Amino acid sequence: QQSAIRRHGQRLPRPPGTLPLAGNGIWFLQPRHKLLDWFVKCERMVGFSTYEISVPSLPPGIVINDPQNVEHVLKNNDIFIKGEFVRARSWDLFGNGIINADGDLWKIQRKAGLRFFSTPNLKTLIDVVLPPLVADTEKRLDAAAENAMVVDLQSVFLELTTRLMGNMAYNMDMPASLPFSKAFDFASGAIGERFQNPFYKLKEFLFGAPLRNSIHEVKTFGSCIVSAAVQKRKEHTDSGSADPLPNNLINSLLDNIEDRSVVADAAMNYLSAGRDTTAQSLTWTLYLLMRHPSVQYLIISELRNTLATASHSLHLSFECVHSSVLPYTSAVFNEVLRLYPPVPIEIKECTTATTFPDGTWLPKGAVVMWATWALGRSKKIWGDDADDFRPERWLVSGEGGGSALKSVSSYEYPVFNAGPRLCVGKKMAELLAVYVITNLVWKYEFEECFGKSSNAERRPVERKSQNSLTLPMEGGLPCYVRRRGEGSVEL
Ligand code: HEM
Repeated sequence: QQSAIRRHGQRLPRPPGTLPLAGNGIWFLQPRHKLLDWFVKCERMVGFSTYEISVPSLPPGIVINDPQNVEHVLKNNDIFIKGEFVRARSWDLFGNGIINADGDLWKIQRKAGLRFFSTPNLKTLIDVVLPPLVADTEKRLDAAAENAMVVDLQSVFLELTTRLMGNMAYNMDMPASLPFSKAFDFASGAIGERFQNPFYKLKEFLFGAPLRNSIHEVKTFGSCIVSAAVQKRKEHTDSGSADPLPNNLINSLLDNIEDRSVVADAAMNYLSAGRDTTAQSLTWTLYLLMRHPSVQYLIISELRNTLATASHSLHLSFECVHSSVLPYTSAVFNEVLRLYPPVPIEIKECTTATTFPDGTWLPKGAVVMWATWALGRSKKIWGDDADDFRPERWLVSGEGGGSALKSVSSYEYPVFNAGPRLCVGKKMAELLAVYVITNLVWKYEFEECFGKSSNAERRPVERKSQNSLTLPMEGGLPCYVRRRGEGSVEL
């Protein structure tokens, strides 16, 4: 198999263990968490050097680790597009939605989204929409605490973010118990597998009915969101009453896009991009906090020092949840995302032959990949303690002697992407995370109980992610919970 990919006229290195015909395909057939570890191993062997991979399920391609190369890709989104390779695999789930789209179709959905993520809307989110939802979350935790019952924090967070998106973006009550939610989780796992398994078509031909049913469920729900929004707009017009949330996402999409099927795809894409990533990042945060009780104390002491409060209740306003006010808690969230990025692998296709800053030449149609997971664990970027959870690495001295959040290049830390396709929900995710983390850590103590068959067996099990397009925790995050100061969980 002759590859045209070159650097200064020479072939690129290949990862150790590359086989003559199967190339690196064996790694892609493994569960995804093993593939992620493989990317880390390769990065530790080659550093920032670009290497070529060959996988029967992929067009010719390279893996980049050098932030300069990541910048080149993310800044040139006319050359590096989602392309047919991505679309062919995720078309039936994401359709024409923003996650799959390029060119004008992408631009118009992005514009509609940006209007939705305005500062006044984010303020409404934190000051009006979120507090009653977090209060409901607390009721669920209180009930679990009172009855000494195990509660799965991953499902608690998924409920919170699904209802939040439903409320804020679509003006709908949207519990995570709706069938679309389970259907989406299933479809996300199966579509993720299409990027790894060259035999996925055969597998789906034989056993694809559950996937087809799940996709149908998700699509039907997307159409329902649009019909409900159209109906509500008509009611407001007919009665002359004002829409309580005129700038919600679905209105913005309906104002900008004529084709209702594209609006439905866009709505489902925004919903999946927003609710899963945030719920998963909160799950990994609580997991790491349970393993690092001293970090919980530092969050609490930041709250005490900043808000000068000792009261049991905590009322954080929009103005308080910014990194300039609570840098340590923001650092905790950044550090969690460094180690557990909800979008752990990225793939782009080149529309034309191109040369990278390091001299790598790629022919048209080749793919370029990077594992945000591996960049987050790169010792070259983060130092020898890259594997350690250490929020302090994000802090510098601020004005007046306090701490401030360090700014890091988004090409070294592309957890939210960067450039023209930077995640539109980044600010929302960050504010929401600080609000939820502070509220839960202030009020509760958690003790994980995953994999413990008895109280005597207290060895913590390292948690893995499940196969998916994003990063759900396999098996959820079951734990015991107690009101802080009222029970015997020891920190
Ligand atoms: C911790 C939370 C989040 C993380 C880590 C994250 C990460 C990302 C990443 C890496 C991408 C680029 C993916 C790609 O290449 O297609 C992306 C895109 C996107 N994200 Fe997020 N995201 C988060 C939360 C959110 C939220 C809360 C929303 C909306 C409510 C959102 C909406 C989107 C949208 C619409 C895109 C597509 C942007 C475009 O292609 O122009 N994300 N996000």
